Amino acid sequence: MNSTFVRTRRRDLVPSRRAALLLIHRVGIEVRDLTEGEPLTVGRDTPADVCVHDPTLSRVHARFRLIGDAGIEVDDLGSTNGTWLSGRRIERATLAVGDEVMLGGVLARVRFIGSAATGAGAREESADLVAGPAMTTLLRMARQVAHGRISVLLRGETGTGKEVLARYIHDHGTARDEPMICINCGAIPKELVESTFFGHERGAFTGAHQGRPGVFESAGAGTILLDEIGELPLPAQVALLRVLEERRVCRVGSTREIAVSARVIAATHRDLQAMVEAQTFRADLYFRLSAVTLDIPPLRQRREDIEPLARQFLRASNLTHGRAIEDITPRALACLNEYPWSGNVRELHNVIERAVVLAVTDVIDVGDLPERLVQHGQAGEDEPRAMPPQAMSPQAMSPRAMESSFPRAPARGEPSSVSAGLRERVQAYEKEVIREALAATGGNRTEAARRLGMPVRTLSYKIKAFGIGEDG
Ligand SMILES: Nc1ncnc2c1ncn2[C@@H]1O[C@H](COP(=O)(O)OP(=O)(O)OP(=O)(O)O)[C@@H](O)[C@H]1O
Repeated sequence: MNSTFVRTRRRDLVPSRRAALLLIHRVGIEVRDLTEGEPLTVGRDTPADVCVHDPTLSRVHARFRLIGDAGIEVDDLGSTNGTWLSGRRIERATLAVGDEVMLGGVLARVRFIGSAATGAGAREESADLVAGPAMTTLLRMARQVAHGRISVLLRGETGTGKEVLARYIHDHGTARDEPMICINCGAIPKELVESTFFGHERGAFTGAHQGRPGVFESAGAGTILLDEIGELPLPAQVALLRVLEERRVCRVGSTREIAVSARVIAATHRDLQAMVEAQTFRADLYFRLSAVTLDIPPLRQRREDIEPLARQFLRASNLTHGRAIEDITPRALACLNEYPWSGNVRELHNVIERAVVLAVTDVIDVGDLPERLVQHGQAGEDEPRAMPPQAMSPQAMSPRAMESSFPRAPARGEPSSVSAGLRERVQAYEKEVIREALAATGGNRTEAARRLGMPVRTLSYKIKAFGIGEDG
């Protein structure tokens, strides 16, 4: 398997409206521009416009079309494993900003990125970033470095927004109309690192049935985000350093040198300096990558961002799940503000999305939040807390309780109850979130469980119970 990539098409540089399509797959992330009048097909192989070599995709799986202000239309093209929106298999749907669909096991997310014709100022407004004082300073520095080609190292805990910031730098640079390719270095099998970076010729190794470009070739003059750079094995570090110094690659199985010009942004949650001292990360590569270093503070150190982020995720989740939740109660906000957020912005996003699905009134209250948050909050000190029912606190559930919460067919004549509908919605949502975490971590259950904040045992149980992997 190779993490590859794309037949790059040149695009109209002055479209009336643009959006980005993010494809999150086992080995990395593809980001492609969507412009009006230029549908983009996604699949496992040619003739799809974007090829992601994931076995859960059909050859030409789905088509995305930007239809102006109406959103983005997605059509399933008769795929085997289906196109899924909010847990439902769809043939055609119109997506709004922030919506996510599953193409087999590949997560596709859409984002408007403004009009190229209106320039960088308009981009800034349209970017879906929330910026408090700490982020404002960081974004100012990001804009300063965006115009050059200098390497940038982004440091921050998991889920603080390193990829979002990398995208921001790319979008504000002169190469913003070129591709941006994100690679999770921790998810590339060791033996495929070189062919992923540099490509390979047909027959270069067993299974190389056709030649493929690597990310350095595919990115052109664009940007490569090397996420989790600290996970790169030492031999791959040597190869990467060579490319950064010589700006040339040779595909595996070839001696022909190809000039490359992509800008590299590296990201890590690790202390690379300590790794250099421990000789697990090469000092020369570290200095090459960290010409400019930007540190993203954890969410617990920029609490002023919590409320605006929560409100942004509320709006996005309403669109994704077809709900109309209007607000967050002060008691629930107090819980959000108190919580230590070890999972950072991603955890906050998941909490709000879950609450939007669960809320039974048109506001999010403490009862819609996971129990771990309620315990930290000050809410309910004067009155009894509205605790979430056991069935809605999946992380706290025992396997037996989980078993009993899985859908069962209603007995003959039994009216379908509101709670059954709610349970199914919760489970569809849970399944989607688990699949997303697995896709984002290349199927690594330990890492996925950590990101979801649940024990690996619970995650494994849920994967089995939901049949994840069996249904594509
Ligand atoms: N400033 C922000 N404004 C809006 N959303 C944000 C912001 N920062 C992060 N997010 C959201 O938080 C989630 C995690 O962000 P992202 O993937 O960029 O984090 P990361 O640091 O790259 O994570 P990892 O370490 O796991 O690779 C995403 O849903 C992203 O959209």
